[in-house]
Amino acid sequence: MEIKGGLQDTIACDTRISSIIDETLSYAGYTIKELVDNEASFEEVIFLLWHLRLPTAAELADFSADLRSHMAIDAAVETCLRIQCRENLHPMSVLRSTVSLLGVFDKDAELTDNASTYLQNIKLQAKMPTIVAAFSRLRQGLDPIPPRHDLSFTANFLYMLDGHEPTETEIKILDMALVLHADHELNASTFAARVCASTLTDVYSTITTAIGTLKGSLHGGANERVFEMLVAIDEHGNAEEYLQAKLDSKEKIMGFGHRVYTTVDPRQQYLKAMAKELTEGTDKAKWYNISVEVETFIREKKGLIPNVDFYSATVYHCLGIDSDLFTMIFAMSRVSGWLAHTYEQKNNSRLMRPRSNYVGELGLVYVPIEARQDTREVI
Ligand SMILES: CC(=O)SCCNC(=O)CCNC(=O)[C@H](O)C(C)(C)COP(=O)(O)OP(=O)(O)OC[C@H]1O[C@@H](n2cnc3c(N)ncnc32)[C@H](O)[C@@H]1OP(=O)(O)O
Ligand SMILES: O=C([O-])CC(=O)C(=O)O
Repeated sequence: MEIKGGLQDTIACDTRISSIIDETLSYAGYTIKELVDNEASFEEVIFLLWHLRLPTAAELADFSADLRSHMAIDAAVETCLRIQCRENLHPMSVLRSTVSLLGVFDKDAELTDNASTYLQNIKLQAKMPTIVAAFSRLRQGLDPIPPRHDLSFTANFLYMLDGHEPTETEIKILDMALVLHADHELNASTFAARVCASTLTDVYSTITTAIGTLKGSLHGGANERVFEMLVAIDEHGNAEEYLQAKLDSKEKIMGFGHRVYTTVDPRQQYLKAMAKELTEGTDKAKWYNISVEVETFIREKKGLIPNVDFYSATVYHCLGIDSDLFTMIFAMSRVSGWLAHTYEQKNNSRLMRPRSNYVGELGLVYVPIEARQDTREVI
């Protein structure tokens, strides 16, 4: 039996949540072009992923109100965040542990009826931006800013970051970025969440698993590294030498390549346009210009395309977000998809349990411990 590395092209489940067909990404049947061009809000898209249909105006109003009413975090969660404000602990590790703690502080975390599941989902989705913003402030020695009931999910996040009411443009750009990151078929973190959900464990466990998976540099963690690369290149004109050295040493260029897309990542085009809009004529223009230089060189040299993590780095930077928080923003959006997949998996669940191809030795003879040779190398 031929096994493709990394489960490439393996179909592992049915889903109605999202699809990638001929490099077109759709959420529950709506292409992202349809959603973005019609300015579907992130809250509307969460509803779409969870209910597999668009909400009516009244449903959206109720759903938004539900989200806003659960955005605040307990003092105990804030205390835990304070403890985690230390060097050498990655923000994604903080998010992973804090989401796990939400399950500890939720007295109904183990309930699995539909009403309890909905409430757990709302709480998880709603509290993510508050956790990210509170952590960002606490580590600067500032007090967290509580969410406001009159601001949307996206506006609240930007407001909680620095206390300034965001502009319409900032809200629109971040909202669109969140829409574009909301779901993506069976990417690694969603797959991890579905494996976890297939054991019928609680939703806090599945989301904790997914966050740990998204953190990796080959997945969501690439966006942070993209910005590190832009900083290292520093000036337009420097990219070629920097990139060639990376390629010569067989290093991966972050934000390039994709397991499913070979000609275009449809989300990237929107993010590139946003990065251009935000930087043009400003002192941040160099980040966009360097990015274009990197894209051109890597396309020509390696035939690789930029993925969703590439231009999102410049977009988040322009919104005043620290680069080590970029993957948290991704998680703040993707949790909507993880929750949809967790629900879908649990409602049609067969334990996910594949087989492995054993490639080690067999038939070894047990040697009593006193007769075993010490094979450790003396250093
Ligand atoms: C939200 C997301 O998760 S999007 C992906 C974010 N991740 C990144 O941007 C990290 C950089 N990219 C990569 O590592 C890869 O392109 C992945 C992980 C996204 C997809 O990987 P795979 O489908 O497994 O492709 P794989 O890693 O096997 O690469 C195939 C070939 O292309 C090369 N390649 C792929 N991506 C890159 C890259 N970014 N830079 C340099 N070379 C690359 C590999 O070195 C390999 O070359 P080889 O056949 O000569 O050894
Ligand atoms: O689908 C993937 O493998 C990675 C990706 O682009 C995503 O999770 O958005």
